[in-house]
Amino acid sequence: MISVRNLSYQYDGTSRAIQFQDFSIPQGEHGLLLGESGSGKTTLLHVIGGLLRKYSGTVSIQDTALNALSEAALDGFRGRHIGFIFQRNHLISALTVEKNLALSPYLAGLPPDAARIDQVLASLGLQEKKKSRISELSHGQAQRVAIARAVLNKPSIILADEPTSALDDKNCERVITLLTDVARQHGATLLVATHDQRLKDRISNRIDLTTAP
Ligand SMILES: Nc1ncnc2c1ncn2[C@@H]1O[C@H](COP(=O)(O)OP(=O)(O)OP(=O)(O)O)[C@@H](O)[C@H]1O
Repeated sequence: MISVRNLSYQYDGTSRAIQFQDFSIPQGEHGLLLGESGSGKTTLLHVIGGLLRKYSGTVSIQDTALNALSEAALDGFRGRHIGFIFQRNHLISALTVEKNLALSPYLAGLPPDAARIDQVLASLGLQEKKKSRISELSHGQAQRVAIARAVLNKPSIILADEPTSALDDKNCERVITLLTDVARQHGATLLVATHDQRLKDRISNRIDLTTAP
């Protein structure tokens, strides 16, 4: 579950804080974060994901208020509870699929789990690519690896920032189906930031930042 109350965020060196409307998404449900360019979608995802800290208001994930956590506790919380999917995949291209995935539990302070890597790769049809370097994959395959990485630690929340904007219709359809299926499979709450009109029919729960106060 994600809950946002009275949230505003001000970047250093700017004169005005960005105000966000209150909303909550119950556990296991999916939400679409809409809004014109510059309305604050990425900022909001980064606050919810614990990457930006100096905000006012309350952001809670699974009933834990993020600003009640120390920096170190937040790092651990993020690694265990939150899966991020960025527009660019942020994978390490010189490493294999397997090694990229192994970094996820390592960074979250969790024990290595080879069986879990196999399980997630199989669920995304990537088991044959386990030993391939990211640089040897197609764009779509690399994107599936990024999705695999995001769900590896069984996060309760999946945050996706413009996951489809660079894709043609066929791949857009694939990625959104994959994201919603994977989230459903894992019982995770999914929040997708986008201005991709094509997603509007796929997720009915919408948070539109354009209409924020
Ligand atoms: N590091 C930063 N320092 C100062 N201002 C920033 C910074 N990052 C973003 N902003 C400003 O904050 C506002 C919100 O930006 P943000 O990237 O969250 O919007 P967005 O809705 O995700 O936009 P887009 O759809 O174009 O990606 C914008 O006015 C932007 O210029």
